[in-house]
Amino acid sequence: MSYSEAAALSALKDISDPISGRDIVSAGLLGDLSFKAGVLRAILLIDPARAKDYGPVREAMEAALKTLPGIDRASVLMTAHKSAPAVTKPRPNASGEAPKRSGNPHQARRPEGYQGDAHVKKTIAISSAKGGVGKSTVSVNLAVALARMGKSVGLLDADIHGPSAPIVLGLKGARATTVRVQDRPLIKPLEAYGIKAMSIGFLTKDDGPIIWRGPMVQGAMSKMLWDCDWGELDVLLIDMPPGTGDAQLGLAQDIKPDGAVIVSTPQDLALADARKGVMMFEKVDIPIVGVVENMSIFTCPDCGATHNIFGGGGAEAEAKTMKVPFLGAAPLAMSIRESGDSGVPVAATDDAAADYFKVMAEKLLANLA
Ligand SMILES: Nc1ncnc2c1ncn2[C@@H]1O[C@H](COP(=O)(O)OP(=O)(O)OP(=O)(O)O)[C@@H](O)[C@H]1O
Repeated sequence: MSYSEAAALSALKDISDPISGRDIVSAGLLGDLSFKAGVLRAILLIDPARAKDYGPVREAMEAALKTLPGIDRASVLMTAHKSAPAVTKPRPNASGEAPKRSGNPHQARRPEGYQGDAHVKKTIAISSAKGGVGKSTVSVNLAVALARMGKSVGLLDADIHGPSAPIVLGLKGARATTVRVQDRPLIKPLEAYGIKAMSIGFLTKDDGPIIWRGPMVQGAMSKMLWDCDWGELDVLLIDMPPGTGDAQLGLAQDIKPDGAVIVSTPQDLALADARKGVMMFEKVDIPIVGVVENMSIFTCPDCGATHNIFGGGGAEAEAKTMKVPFLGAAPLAMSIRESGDSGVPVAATDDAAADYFKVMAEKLLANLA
């Protein structure tokens, strides 16, 4: 007999939310329901501060689901629904150095059962207020530069709707596998250029656009972050989706990285948006550990003349005004575009542009120390 989603929803409607008293489906606690090869998986969206109250709910859900026809096994994962409320603003010191945090920020926030990032020392969100400014290019090249400096590095492509890691890392078409670690199934990140990488592009079957509801995006993110076999990492870079809207703010609150890097191009408009990015992270108490100016100076390959096509130096001045650290500028260069689009990050080559990312990586490490 085959699986029926209607039957699953009906069974779950008999279970009450201990906080609101409503059934868990109407209370909006059911994040996602997926069925594959006899295994029914559900996401239970909870307030992490009330995780203990929901242990029995999870058990009741698994018990109810596994009695349904066509189900061999039912597995329910709890994941954060409401993030901690926004707290005080971070306090950059007079020299613009970012405030420091210690330990793994997810220790207390990681939902029960998720452990994949337990050995990740630092998590850094790479963000941009506008799309197309080169955030993914900077993320992947920073990751490769850090790996070339001997660091163990992970790259999580958090752009669910437009993943780019498979392309820029030359892993188009590659699919992630699952491994068992201490009796739990974890997704195994792919490896390229000395870094571990995870992207929704490694988990979906085709390259079509991904149209997911908020809770499903949240479920996918939790899985890639907390249910992935990252192993021991010095740094996990998270390539955030572009923008400063509710979705990005919610993601930042859920992930709660140790710090954020803002990527901007030098135009006035882009810089005004970058300011919004800084403010968004400040709102949720995530320190800015660096601003990067991308597509900065252009050197003509024929005559050697230099041009500031989009302006130049604006991001550094802006960082100074906002009292946040500046990591450096990457030029507008054909080699950066060509290497990214062909799946060989420029930082992995001997191209002169690789040095710009090395300098940024060194400064980032110094800011995290
Ligand atoms: N410094 C650079 N010089 C030349 N081309 C660049 C540079 N940085 C990025 N590009 C090119 O610009 C395009 C957009 O870059 P990228 O995908 O990194 O931007 P993004 O900000 O991550 O975009 P999205 O908003 O879609 O996530 C790509 O073709 C990339 O190769």
